[in-house]
Amino acid sequence: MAEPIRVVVTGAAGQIAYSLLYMIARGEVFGKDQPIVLHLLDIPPMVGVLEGVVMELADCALPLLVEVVPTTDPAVGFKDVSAAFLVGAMPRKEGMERKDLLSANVKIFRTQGQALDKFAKKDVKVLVVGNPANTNALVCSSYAPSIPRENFSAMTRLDQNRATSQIAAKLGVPISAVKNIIIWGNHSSTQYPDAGQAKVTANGTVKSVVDAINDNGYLQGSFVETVQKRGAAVIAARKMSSAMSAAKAACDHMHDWWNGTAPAQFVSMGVFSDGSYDSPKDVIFSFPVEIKNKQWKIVSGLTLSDFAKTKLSVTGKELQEEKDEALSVLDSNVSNL
Ligand SMILES: NC(=O)C1=CN([C@@H]2O[C@H](COP(=O)(O)OP(=O)(O)OC[C@H]3O[C@@H](n4cnc5c(N)ncnc54)[C@H](O)[C@@H]3O)[C@@H](O)[C@H]2O)C=CC1
Ligand SMILES: O=C([O-])CC(=O)C(=O)O
Repeated sequence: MAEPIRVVVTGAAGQIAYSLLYMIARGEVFGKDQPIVLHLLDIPPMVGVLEGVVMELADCALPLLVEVVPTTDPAVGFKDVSAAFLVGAMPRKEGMERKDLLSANVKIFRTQGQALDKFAKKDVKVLVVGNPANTNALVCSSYAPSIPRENFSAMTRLDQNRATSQIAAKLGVPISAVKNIIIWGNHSSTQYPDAGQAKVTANGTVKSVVDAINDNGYLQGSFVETVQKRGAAVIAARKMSSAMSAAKAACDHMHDWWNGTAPAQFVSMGVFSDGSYDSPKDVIFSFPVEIKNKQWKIVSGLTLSDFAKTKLSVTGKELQEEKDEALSVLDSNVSNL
């Protein structure tokens, strides 16, 4: 058996964490041979709930879970962690956009960036789930200058999973038959879910999704809108935001970062933009990435339609605006934000 690794989940008493902790502790992210010490970080009013979560994790009797460290102290929560799932933040309610959470949540990510900088391993992989996820990841990285900025990412995997599921249902094929759907830009209602590069395998033949669906009206219309607004649809139905599917997506994201992507396949992650595809530089923008040896690389050379280019420009503009707003909420003397 390998040496245990330390993994922190923030917002550990919340609803996403309730599904996520179990999946991590079962070995679904880091592997079935990787023992884990789980750090559970939440805030003081949630200590009682956290105790209940600790009891349930013990009662799951999971062989890979060697220790659980519940805490409200970021110094303890982030100490020596190799992976961080930053979930803890306020969720939106019906009628809100995710960016409405910016002023409440952005300060959490400043504190956690500082704590990661001081206490985490320098090669820690950080996944920001708490909304607005892209801008929170940007803020978090800016306050952790000793950790490479490539180690910070924001979750758009839930959008990718939603989009893949929509296309598979439309074509009447299993989810596993659809690959390479892309989410571009912000995890918000301006994101661009793009089936333009996607492939489907049916009856042993690989085809482009565009040809298989043969309905541009759908691919540029209700497909895009359904995925953009899926989070709001879940809130309208459940009166709470997505949790089970968000936890599954967080596992998928970290799993692929840790283990790599299959040849000729890519996944979408919010990562630091280098200006690829005319996106604004130095915001956290969701791109298609390939991953090897725990390093992601933006897939280059894809041909985008004029429709796609317009969509990328809209979501990029929103990310630039969110960055400016974050700056006005935080100390404006952060040099690298
Ligand atoms: N990127 C994505 O695809 C998705 C993001 N989200 C976002 O994830 C976040 C969490 O959602 P839920 O688990 O449903 O919310 P929740 O309200 O059930 O749980 C949030 C937890 O975070 C804790 N928390 C608050 N401030 C904290 C801090 N400074 N340090 C540690 N913990 C803290 C709270 O006490 C609470 O236990 C929300 O911002 C939500 O909008 C949700 C679904 C998908
Ligand atoms: O919509 C929300 O507020 C929660 C979320 O990010 C999602 O479900 O994609």
